[in-house]
Amino acid sequence: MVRPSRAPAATLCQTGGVDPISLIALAAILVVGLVLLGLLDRRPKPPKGAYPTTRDANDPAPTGSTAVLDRDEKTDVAVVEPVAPAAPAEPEIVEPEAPATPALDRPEPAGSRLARLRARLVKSNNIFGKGLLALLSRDTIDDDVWDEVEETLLMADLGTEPTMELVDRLRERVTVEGTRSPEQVRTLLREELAAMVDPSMDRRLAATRKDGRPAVMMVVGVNGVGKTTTVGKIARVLVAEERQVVLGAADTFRAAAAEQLATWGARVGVDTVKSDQDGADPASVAFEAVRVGIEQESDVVIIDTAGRLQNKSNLMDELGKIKRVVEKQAEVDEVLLVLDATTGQNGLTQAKVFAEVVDITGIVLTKLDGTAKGGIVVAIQRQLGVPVKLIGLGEGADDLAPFDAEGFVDALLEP
Ligand SMILES: Nc1nc2c(ncn2[C@@H]2O[C@H](COP(=O)(O)OP(=O)(O)OP(=O)(O)O)[C@@H](O)[C@H]2O)c(=O)[nH]1
Repeated sequence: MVRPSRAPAATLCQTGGVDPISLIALAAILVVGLVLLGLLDRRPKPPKGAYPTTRDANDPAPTGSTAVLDRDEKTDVAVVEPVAPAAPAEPEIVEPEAPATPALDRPEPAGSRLARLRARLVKSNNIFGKGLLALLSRDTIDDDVWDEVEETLLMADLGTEPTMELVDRLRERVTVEGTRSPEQVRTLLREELAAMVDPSMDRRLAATRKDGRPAVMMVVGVNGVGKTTTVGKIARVLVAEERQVVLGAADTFRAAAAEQLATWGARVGVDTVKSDQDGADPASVAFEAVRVGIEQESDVVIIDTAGRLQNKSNLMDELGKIKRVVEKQAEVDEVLLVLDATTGQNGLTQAKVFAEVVDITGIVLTKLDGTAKGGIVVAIQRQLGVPVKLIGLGEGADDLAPFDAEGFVDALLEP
């Protein structure tokens, strides 16, 4: 009898189906794989619209500024990201727009200033010049006329000694030269006055780098003569000459002075070193200003100082101290004494005391637009033996002119 052949189960499995053990193993691998995939999928996703991991200069700028990437993920990115970053055209962060930088002033070159300001000099001093011309144009010049000439010169603050000298010179020439036309009188006066003002004096400002460091300029004087204003105006003169300037606000006594100076500087792109502390040590502000000037390789550092009465010895000593402290780093090349021309002979007393404390190298005569006392130029130069280098002829930013002896005398004698 033939029994139907029945393949054992194992044989069936091997030949026609899958081994159950393999099936279980396969299922287990699948499960483990799926679990792993699921775990991997839980890694934090990059924020939408974030940069690719690498980017070079040729890549289009991504949406948003680098500030996005710089931020910690914990920061409120939502605030800075667009709601729907579809196309990366718009910046994601709009930085608060910096206020537009105000255009810098273009100060007037120094050379053209006296010509422009001449009218003010003529206007304020015409009594002086015209008075002299009228007197010397008289047919007869007797002793009375000479007395009047003398008086006119004294009124103009020329000073006693220079007045006597000038009258003697004029008398001599009038006697020798005889009859005079108005033109001759003018020429005579021009020559003699110019000689008194001394065109040979060196009136250049020390504003050039020397021995690899900036020139250092200090500005001194009594209260209210126009020091801070003058420092600001000098900065403009130098900027017009394309020099690099640093200002030092060593007037720490008057609260608003440092701000006032910084405003002058900012208008022409010049840095001002100042202290935030009222009453700070002026010597250390000055020292710091010079340090900054050296570091910035600037051409000149100009230091404004507080107004001080010449009879306050402690304040005058302070001035000496500022200079000494500054000189630990760099020599002070220029000490400008600012004098208010309207105070006339009073300025002479001030000048004397200041000169004893610091070596004055030049005079700035301010407010010459408001006085007929132009003769003070001669008096002050004689007194100190230092030249008037600049004259102030108004409150405008460029109303400060280099002093020029001949131009000055011409303006006094303008018809
Ligand atoms: N008319 C005229 N006014 C001037 C001139 N120079 C300066 N001033 C004015 O004088 C006043 C005093 O000027 P400041 O620069 O503040 O004087 P300061 O010497 O620094 O004053 P203190 O710091 O208090 O000692 C201001 O109103 C200036 O505008 C000038 O040449 N002509």
